[in-house]
Amino acid sequence: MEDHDFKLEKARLLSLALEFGFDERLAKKSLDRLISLYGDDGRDFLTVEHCGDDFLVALAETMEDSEDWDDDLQVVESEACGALNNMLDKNALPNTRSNSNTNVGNCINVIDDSPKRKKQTNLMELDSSSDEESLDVWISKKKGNFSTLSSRQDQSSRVGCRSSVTEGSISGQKQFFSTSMGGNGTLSYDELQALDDVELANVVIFGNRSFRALQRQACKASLAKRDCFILMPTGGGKSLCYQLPATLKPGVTLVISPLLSLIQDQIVTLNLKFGIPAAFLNSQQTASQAAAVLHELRQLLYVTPERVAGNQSFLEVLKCLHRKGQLAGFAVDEAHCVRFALFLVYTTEIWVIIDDYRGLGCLKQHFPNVPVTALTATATHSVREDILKALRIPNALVLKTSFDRPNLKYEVIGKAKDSLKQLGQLLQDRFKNQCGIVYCLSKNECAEVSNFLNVKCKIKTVYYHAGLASQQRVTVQKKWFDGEVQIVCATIAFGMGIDKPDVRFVVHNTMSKSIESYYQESGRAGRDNCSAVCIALYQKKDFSRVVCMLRNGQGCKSQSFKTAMAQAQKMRQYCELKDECRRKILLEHFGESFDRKACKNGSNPCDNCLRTS
Ligand SMILES: Nc1ncnc2c1ncn2[C@@H]1O[C@H](COP(=O)(O)OP(=O)(O)OP(=O)(O)O)[C@@H](O)[C@H]1O
Ligand SMILES: [Mg+2]
Repeated sequence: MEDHDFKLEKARLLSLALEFGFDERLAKKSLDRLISLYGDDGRDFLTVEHCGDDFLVALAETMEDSEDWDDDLQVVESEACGALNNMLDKNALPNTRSNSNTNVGNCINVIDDSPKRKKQTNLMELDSSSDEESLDVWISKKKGNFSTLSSRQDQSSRVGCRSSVTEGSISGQKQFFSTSMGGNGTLSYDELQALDDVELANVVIFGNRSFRALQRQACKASLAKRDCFILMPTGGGKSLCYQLPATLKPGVTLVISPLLSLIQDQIVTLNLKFGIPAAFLNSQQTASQAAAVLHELRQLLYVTPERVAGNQSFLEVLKCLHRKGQLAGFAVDEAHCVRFALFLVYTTEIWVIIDDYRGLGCLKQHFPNVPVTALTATATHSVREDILKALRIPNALVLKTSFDRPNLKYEVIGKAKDSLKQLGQLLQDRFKNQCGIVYCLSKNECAEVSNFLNVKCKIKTVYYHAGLASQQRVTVQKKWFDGEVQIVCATIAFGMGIDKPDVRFVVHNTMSKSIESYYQESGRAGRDNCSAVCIALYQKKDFSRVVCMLRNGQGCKSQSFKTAMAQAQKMRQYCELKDECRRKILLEHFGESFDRKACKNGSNPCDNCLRTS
């Protein structure tokens, strides 16, 4: 290599380092060290393929590991397991109503609609004072086939929620609908009568006034026993697509979900909010706990994938259910896990889960006639192909909505010198008394940002990361959910399965590590479909922090580090967009073509569209 080229190449590498936000002095030092490693004149280093990557990795290594990335899902997972087991002990006590010949290892009796139970659940008995029709009777007259609704209401009264349902009078019904629709209005008797089974269940059981895009089609397809592949954005309402049919079909729907923390959230919502009997099984449960779960008929049974893939005894249980006509369907939630991890899942444990997801093809193999519903918020074409293949549902009906969240306004703000003060000002000026999340990259950053906002800006916040004691984490979540504190400064450990509808803003104090992560994290805003703002605060320097943390998480030589770097670079490009529409870039990342006019002319244009319109 000529002197001239050598100098040029060195300059290129240095500018690469600067572009990635590394300190210039450190970069020079690190480059000199690397060059000196390669023989007398060091020129060999510069001719090595991908020497730029190696240089960045080496540079990242020279920086101090002062930051502690909140990657520890295992803590959160084991606690979710404990909480679920607790619920199980309280709620799934041996079922005295079922036959006593239940035997998990052999065959189980899951039929739980004995006349005795029905009699117990008749809501008429609860309201002898009313001479008007009870909701139950009214519905059964209308449809003659709504026993599942009765059992839901039985469950409802059993867990002590929605007592208004038990009033059993027309006025009681109205009160119930009004409550369940969250104040969105009531439906008249005539309107209710015009609904079909699926619509009625949506209103009565789930308290929704109407369906969102494609939910109705998904429910109908599932009831018609079709395999389905459902692609909807985060917060789009995927759960309903398998939960609603599960309440209308005889038997149990098996739901495979990758993480206990997600399962926990679902079980709590189903049992306590909707009164739908749901339980879970995972590999950490003892045989007697599992037996207790299987003993009690549930409409929805959640399992982690390792429970299914390659687990012969569980397959036998499923076969037994199937023989009895009690296996209603399979739902594979977060189906993209077939392909890769979305939730920063680099720990060995989670990779195992992903392997297990790949093994879920056994379901279709053993039960070709039982419908499979796969659901994901990751929409690229190749992920879709992988999922259909791995689950062996090549002819599944694909239902895909746009991944656009028109109610979200995307913005990037360059960080000022005093970025914490800038953040405080932003929150005070634009989000006073509003509920939101400030995402931070590390545990330290969380605490630091929260303390600064509390002390210096007099903005009440709490912080949350996986390093907190479990009780503390529960307290923080509760305070935030109850509105006692409106802002939580959190790492990505906060948010999994979070379904708070009125989050008005998500601010990233440091850039996300990929577009996928950003879409997920920012997508926690505006789940009520009302306007919300997603702001990324950005400075070049933050990119080098992300690189360092990726290197810590994955080992710098691995292929996955290089992939992660490429993903982080895409995120950086998003942050550095000058004029292009941010919404368009996000959607195109998921393989969706998007006309930026829709952003410009929409009610929540991104910052670039707002500026250039
Ligand atoms: N038809 C509807 N009408 C009103 N609210 C709905 C409707 N369908 C779903 N929701 C609500 O939307 C929120 C998000 O739903 P859900 O959790 O199913 O989203 P998701 O698509 O599974 O999102 P994620 O990808 O984050 O898991 C929930 O609060 C749910 O109750
Ligand atoms: Mg979901």
